[in-house]
Amino acid sequence: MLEISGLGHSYGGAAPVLKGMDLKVAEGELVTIVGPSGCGKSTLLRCIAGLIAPSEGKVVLNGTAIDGVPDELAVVFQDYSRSLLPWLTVRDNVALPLRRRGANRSERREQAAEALKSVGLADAASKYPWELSGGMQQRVSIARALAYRPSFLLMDEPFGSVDAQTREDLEDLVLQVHRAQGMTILLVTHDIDESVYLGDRVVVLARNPGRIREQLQVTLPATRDQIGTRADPEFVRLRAEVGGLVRGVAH
Ligand SMILES: Nc1ncnc2c1ncn2[C@@H]1O[C@H](COP(=O)(O)OP(=O)(O)OP(=O)(O)O)[C@@H](O)[C@H]1O
Repeated sequence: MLEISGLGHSYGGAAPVLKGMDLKVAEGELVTIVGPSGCGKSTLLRCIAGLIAPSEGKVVLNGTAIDGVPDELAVVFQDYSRSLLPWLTVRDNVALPLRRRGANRSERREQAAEALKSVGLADAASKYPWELSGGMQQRVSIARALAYRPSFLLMDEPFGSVDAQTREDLEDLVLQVHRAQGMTILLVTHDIDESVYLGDRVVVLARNPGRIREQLQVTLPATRDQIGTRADPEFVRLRAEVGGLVRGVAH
């Protein structure tokens, strides 16, 4: 469980980027965060990932205040081309963080193979990242996070750099692994439809300073599909509501 309380941050004494933010994410929940450009989404994720120390407030993960990169956390970034190491095979990229878990060589290989299978890339294990399409590289990033078996997965605009069809496939992959493994996921997106399609709950941020504007429970059935769910009147209603909130229009 993640508990953020009174979180505020300003870079080098400038005007605050985040202010007075309180947020809880329950175990096994998939929460999406959406907001206008510059509202502090990436800053918030950096605070949760222990990459920066917030100027105010605290972030507690599973009962422990975060003051460095927590062991039980994995992050998937938007820029897959910079997050995979080009001189390592797909298998070795996926297995690399498992050293931190103290896994031996055969355990690392076995867990990497299993994670690659779960993202449909069992056959690509011996290839290098640059031999794969962008969507496949992002699958490798997701497999690397899954192999690590984090209790908490942070995703920062993970599908921002792939084409629309691949994006839908990857969204469904996240829902599938979330269901299968039950891990807690916090996913940041620019995309209003995506925030509703994926979320159990959508957190809408406002900017200047970055803060929580509204939180909406998504009452759609847990099993979603790209065509049926997007046509569901509840989806259409929520999308309009989130869209209005992101643009600062009251609904
Ligand atoms: N390292 C930094 N040093 C100084 N200011 C920063 C730094 N990182 C972000 N900022 C500022 O903080 C504000 C919020 O940035 P942040 O990247 O957290 O927002 P965001 O919501 O993720 O934006 P976007 O959606 O455009 O990616 C912006 O005004 C940005 O210029």
